[in-house]
Amino acid sequence: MSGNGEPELYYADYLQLKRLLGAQLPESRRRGAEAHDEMLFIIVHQVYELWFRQILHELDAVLQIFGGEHLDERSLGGICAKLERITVIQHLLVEQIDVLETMAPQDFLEFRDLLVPASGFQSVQFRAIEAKLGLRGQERPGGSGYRRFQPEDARYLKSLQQQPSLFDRVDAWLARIPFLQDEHYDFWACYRDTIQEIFDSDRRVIEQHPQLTPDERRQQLEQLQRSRRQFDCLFDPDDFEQQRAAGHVRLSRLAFQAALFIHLYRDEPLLQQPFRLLKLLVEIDEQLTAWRYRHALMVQRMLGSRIGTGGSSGHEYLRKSAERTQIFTDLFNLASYLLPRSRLEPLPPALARKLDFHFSTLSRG
Ligand code: HEM
Ligand SMILES: N[C@@H](CC(=O)c1ccccc1NC=O)C(=O)O
Repeated sequence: MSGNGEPELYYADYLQLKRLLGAQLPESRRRGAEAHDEMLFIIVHQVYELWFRQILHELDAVLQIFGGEHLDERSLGGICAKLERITVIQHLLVEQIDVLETMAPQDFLEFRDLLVPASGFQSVQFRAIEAKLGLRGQERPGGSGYRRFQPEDARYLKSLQQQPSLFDRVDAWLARIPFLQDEHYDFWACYRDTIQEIFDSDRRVIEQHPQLTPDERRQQLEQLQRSRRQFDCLFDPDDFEQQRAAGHVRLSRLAFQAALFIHLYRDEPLLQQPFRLLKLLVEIDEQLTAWRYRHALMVQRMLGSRIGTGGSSGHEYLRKSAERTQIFTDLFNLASYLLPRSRLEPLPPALARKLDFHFSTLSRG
């Protein structure tokens, strides 16, 4: 007994080890001829599901903070800490594929047929992570495919589609960010002027370059014109909405502008944390894609061109899915719109002061 009359906590009880370690039940054993590697197969999957659980725990906390009334710098720090934890777990998830690849394809065949029609397709937690991040289902080749789930799971996953995702929350937060415009400053107008100057000077370089043949010059000018049109779409609200409707951009225009502002002026103290947040979202998305490609390669190695137990074409389906399931594509693509620091218009002093940390300007007296 402990001092307060409660029974002493015991390691195995605290961690529910009886239940946890009693939960590896190879299908091949049940059918009378145990395949040695099925234990590894089960444990690797269970470990994945445990880490998925932790990722969802972090994502739910982040979504809850984002859903609150007010998002100050302090909560932004908490959000970043949780997202960073997710990225560290994701690195493990990618690495963990190595463990499963110690199973020879032939040894997998010992028990594979017993698994039909079950498949990773049916991982509810994996789909929940995707949905909470902002994947809407139709991106996956062949559609969202909820028909493979038991009715209760399908209902749960469909209900997630109705709730605001991290993508939606970040879009709304970015669109609300102040600083981009006041009576003395218009970020968008400044940015546009700088871009025009850069295009004009690039055009002069091409026109006057002594080593270009007329053909090369024409090709380069055409290329420049194409990039210019890409930028024009950013400046024209109707054009931007058209791009959005066609699915080429997902962020709202205001959010896109704010994300660009944060990237360009990320050295300003108050923008450092928002920059970190955007970087972490890209990292999470990149790690998810890295996992999908690694999983697809493992599948090719294990199955060659066989179809999956879940009924898909196997590794081909998975590669296509890896190409189509990026969520924060607009944040990746921001790189096309960045400027070198040397070309960046300095912020007006009043705005720079607003974006400064105050403790650095306060003396202890
Ligand atoms: C020998 C190892 C594995 C093989 C051969 C394999 C094979 C496959 C195949 C063929 C699919 C496509 C669906 C189907 O037709 O069955 C699939 C989907 C999936 N697998 Fe695996 N898998 C393996 C291990 C894992 C592991 C360890 C996980 C971790 C949880 C996992 C998670 C998933 C997920 C989440 C999907 C759905 C992906 C999507 O629809 O985008 N798989 N797997
Ligand atoms: N889909 C795999 C089988 C498989 O890997 C699997 C089967 C049941 C539960 C989880 C699985 N893992 C990932 O898809 C196959 O076609 O061989």
